[in-house]
Amino acid sequence: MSGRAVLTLGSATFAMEAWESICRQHEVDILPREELPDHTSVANAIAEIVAARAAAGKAPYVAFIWFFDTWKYGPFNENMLGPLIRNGCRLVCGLGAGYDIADIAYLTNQGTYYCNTPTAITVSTANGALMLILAATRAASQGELLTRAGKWRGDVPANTIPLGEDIQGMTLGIIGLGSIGKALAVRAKACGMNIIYYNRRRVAESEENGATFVTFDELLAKADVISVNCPLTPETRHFLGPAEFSKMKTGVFIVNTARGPIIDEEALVQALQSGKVSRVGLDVFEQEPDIHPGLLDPSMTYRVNFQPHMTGRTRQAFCDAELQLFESLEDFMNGKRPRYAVNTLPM
Ligand SMILES: O=CC(=O)O
Repeated sequence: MSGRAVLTLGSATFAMEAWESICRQHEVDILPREELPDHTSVANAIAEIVAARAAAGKAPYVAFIWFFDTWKYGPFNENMLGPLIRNGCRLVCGLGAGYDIADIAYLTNQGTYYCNTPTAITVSTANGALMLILAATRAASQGELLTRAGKWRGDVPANTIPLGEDIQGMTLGIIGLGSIGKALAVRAKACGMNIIYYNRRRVAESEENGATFVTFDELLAKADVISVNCPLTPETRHFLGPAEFSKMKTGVFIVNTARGPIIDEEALVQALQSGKVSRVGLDVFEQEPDIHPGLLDPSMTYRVNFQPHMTGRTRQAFCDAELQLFESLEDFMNGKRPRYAVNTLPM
């Protein structure tokens, strides 16, 4: 035992060997996720366990790790983490590639690292994005609904339902060529798409995977399919709004597997209603778990393809994510900068 204590919200489910090793090496206390349904209950549980530990004269927790189900618990901010941080917790690790759910500025000011699991969900999310590109272009939701209604192809006149489109030869515009965008480019290329991308900075040619760097306006004007793959930041909130939709091709397909607020959902609904946007594939929504009523309207049934923020969730991805959490913890416990820290601490 290292004699250093770690608090976790939930526990590992997939990388069990590594988890058991962590539990043998350090003192690990687990807050039971099943009994803690939301932010407030977790905040209260943290405050109680930290106070109880201090009252018992035990050394404070140096690290906090949370597993799974981010939207229920966020934000991971001072309100929730304050008692831990004030008592010397210097590492917070959260499962997931995106870290908009954590107050990074607060943690940095307090001298605490925040670590994500940056590449664990790359393959699953890129595959999920391709799945939604195919679902949107092929109007996949109608197949499911017609099958359930017992309507076979002969029962549905061809001109009453949208016909699918083949993506071969279409131009895919990827917004954000990070690891997921790059993995998507490889997959879309294999399907015969031409790939253009917009990123804050052009990425090294060797990493473009056949995608061509263009300006944002050029991407909007040229893409037949737009896939959102950038992080949510103050700059990317409502990155696609009324002005951007007006610059797109009529009949464009939109796919979002990144974060809901990057698209102004009201503007998206209007663009669907006007026919500017043909169909969408959405894994993320602006106000999760709520969905804009315009997207749920029966008139949109065949034009929307939904996933409940789960394209990143595969068994392999979760196993890798847990391993990445443990790698950061191990670095930290060995006095090194955690390898997946997203922030740099002031000296
Ligand atoms: O949305 C999922 C993630 O950020 O990992």
